[in-house]
Amino acid sequence: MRQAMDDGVTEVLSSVVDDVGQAVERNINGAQLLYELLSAPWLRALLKIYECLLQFQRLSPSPFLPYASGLSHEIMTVIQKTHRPSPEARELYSLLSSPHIHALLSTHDSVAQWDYEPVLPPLPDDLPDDEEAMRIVCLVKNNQPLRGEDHGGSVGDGLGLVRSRWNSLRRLTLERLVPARRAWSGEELRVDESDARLLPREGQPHPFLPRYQSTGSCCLCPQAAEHQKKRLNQSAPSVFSPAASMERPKLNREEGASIGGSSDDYAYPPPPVPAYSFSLPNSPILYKKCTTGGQSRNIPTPGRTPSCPGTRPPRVRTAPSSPATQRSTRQQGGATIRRNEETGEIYIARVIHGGLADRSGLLHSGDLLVEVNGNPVGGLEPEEVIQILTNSHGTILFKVIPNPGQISSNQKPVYMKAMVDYCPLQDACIPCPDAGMAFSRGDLLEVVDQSDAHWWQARKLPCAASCAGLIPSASMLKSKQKEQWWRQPLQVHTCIRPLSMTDNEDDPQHGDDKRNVTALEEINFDEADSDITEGIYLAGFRRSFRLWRRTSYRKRRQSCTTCSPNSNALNTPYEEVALYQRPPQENHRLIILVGAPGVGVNELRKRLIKLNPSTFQSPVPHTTRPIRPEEQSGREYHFVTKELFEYLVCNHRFVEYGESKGQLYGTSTDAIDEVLKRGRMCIIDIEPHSIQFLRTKKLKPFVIFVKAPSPERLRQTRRDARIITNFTINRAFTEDDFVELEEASQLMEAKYRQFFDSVLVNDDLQDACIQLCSIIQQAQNEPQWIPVSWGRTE
Ligand SMILES: Nc1ncnc2c1ncn2[C@@H]1O[C@H](COP(=O)(O)OP(=O)(O)OP(=O)(O)O)[C@@H](O)[C@H]1O
Repeated sequence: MRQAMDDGVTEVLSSVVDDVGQAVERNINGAQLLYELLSAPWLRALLKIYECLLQFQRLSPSPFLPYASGLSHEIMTVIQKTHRPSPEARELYSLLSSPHIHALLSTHDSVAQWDYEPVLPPLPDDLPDDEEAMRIVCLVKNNQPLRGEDHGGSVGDGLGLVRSRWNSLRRLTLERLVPARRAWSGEELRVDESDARLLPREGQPHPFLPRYQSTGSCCLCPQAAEHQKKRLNQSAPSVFSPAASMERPKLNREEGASIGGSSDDYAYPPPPVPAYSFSLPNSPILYKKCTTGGQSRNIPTPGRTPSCPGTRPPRVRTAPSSPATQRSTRQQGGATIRRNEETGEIYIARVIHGGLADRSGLLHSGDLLVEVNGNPVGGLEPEEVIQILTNSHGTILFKVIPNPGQISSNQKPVYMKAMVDYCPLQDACIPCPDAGMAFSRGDLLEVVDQSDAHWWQARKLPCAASCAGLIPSASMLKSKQKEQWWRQPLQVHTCIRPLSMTDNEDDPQHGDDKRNVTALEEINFDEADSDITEGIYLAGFRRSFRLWRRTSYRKRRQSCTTCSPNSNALNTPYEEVALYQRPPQENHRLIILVGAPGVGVNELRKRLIKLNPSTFQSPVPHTTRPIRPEEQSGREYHFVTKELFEYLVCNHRFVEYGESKGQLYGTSTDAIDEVLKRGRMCIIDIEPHSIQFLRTKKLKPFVIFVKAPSPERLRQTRRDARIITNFTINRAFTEDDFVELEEASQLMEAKYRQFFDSVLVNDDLQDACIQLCSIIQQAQNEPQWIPVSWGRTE
């Protein structure tokens, strides 16, 4: 009956459509809609396909012959031997010789011959109940650095081959619903390096040989998985659990939650867990025990001094523990292990992204390590496990019980700019300093794994290394910074003084300089106060304009970012960035030049504008000084009253302002907007601490740091140059000026480099000018990294 229904399904549909058609004629409500639906051509087509499939199913097709590949080969040979094959024969030849047909016929033959090898042997009857499901992972050593799968596939690449074969084996497993894949402790396998296959040891035929012939395999039976899951839940320690024993200041609940991800009160920072890293498989093994019982114990790796910003040597150091550590590098590092102190079990703590273990796809965090090269590791100290790894040659064979709760981490990389320096060797909290990655302010980081709330994995860009390193998460780093800030000795912070003439007034040089000013120099200074090129007035070139800002850089180098635990830099240890290209219809990005006093910022800006005054322009500054006869308000300056100036200050309209000779000067944001609105590129030079104020979505500033050249070149190039020191002394550079300039340049770069988008060395003036032009062109027309918040549309 059902079959008859199935066969005549299109006929049934036709008669239903007829009936509904009659209902339509009788104007029955809804009949029209149903009629349209049932008479739709797609429905008819669908039912036709359904009928065909049913018919095909009943036919149960079987292969015509089981050796189609052989037949095809025979046909091809015959065609080849034919003297003048017909066009049809030639076409047939080209069809049969295509790799796809080869593969198809070969698969056809496998199915026809019921050739579903490898045949898995039956499971032994006497399996102990508590037998765990296991995975055997074999990583093959060779003398070349192992490469990613993209390059893989060849035997020489060992790891790629292992993984691809493992994948195919897994697929086979699913198709054939093999209930379990097991390995036993004590079983011995060796790896044939020539083709990366696992073979039984000589004289020890292994019952599971066919299964492992391809590679290590995934072993999981449902009961064992359940049992293992329970066990892991009971015993596996979390990497950072609340630890009341830590004698650290407690954070309030809100801060604690951000660190620990729970509403519990957290001891801060999270308790370190002993962790060890090993690199696989072709580098000597290395390890570091970083902490025990809350005490920091960094074991340095001699001969390997990771470049750490901050330059302070690690506080606690002990002697190297083994020669193996001396040879090690983390370049090819793969994973870290940790020991459950209660059960003595060894777990994979973390798989380093892009490392060999990660690329193999066979080891995951939370996997229980049972054996390494046939040696049971349960109960061993991590150092002993590492020693086994160190002593392994050729291949490393792991037996692991996979972590059932493992989440596949397919995270999209996030790009961040480091706003602080970090050195893992100086961090007592890092679970494994060897796996850590040092970075400096301004470095661009590709964060590839954020699954751990405390420790992320990242690579530095542009990077050659495929392997990621551990870095503290943003919340972790913030907490560290706060803790560090509170720990530092009390100091008087000069930054709380407002920027004003008082700086100049207390300057011991101030009085002397003033006394030394000659009438001639005063006149020169006034002349420099305006600049006209071919009838174009170039605002913002007055040297006095920079002079009011000029205070001894050394006096002001303590700025708020280091003086307050809540300052911006501390709040955002990482700034998420994205590539941005300015759409042609949008305003140009604001170009900011910064540099140590005397390095040539003003000179470069001046030359740039003179070169192309219709493209580049500086904002017209405001001043309270009286207007001179030849001047026009809005051209050289916006001449305003003191009251208006102060009103603008109160309304935060100035990027910078200051006082010189009793008159106020300042650059307003409105003046910047005015230039940009006219479609020009606005170039300003400011003190670096003012950059923050201008870092807005609207202006999207591009900051160029003008750097002093090498000491020799500085002295050579500035031989004939004149410097204006406080209060208009226009004279040749002295040795002291050079030294101060170099120091100031270095300090400025060290302190503010996280804000610099580009660095320009002002060596030869003409070259520097050309370079500046090209940097600006790139900034405006090519993709650049900017904070993601600047790119968001509201
Ligand atoms: N690359 C260079 N080669 C030779 N001389 C240079 C170079 N760059 C700048 N100078 C000269 O050095 C002197 C100081 O330059 P400039 O006034 O531009 O410095 P600045 O960084 O703007 O400092 P300030 O704020 O004191 O004006 C000027 O006489 C300038 O012509």
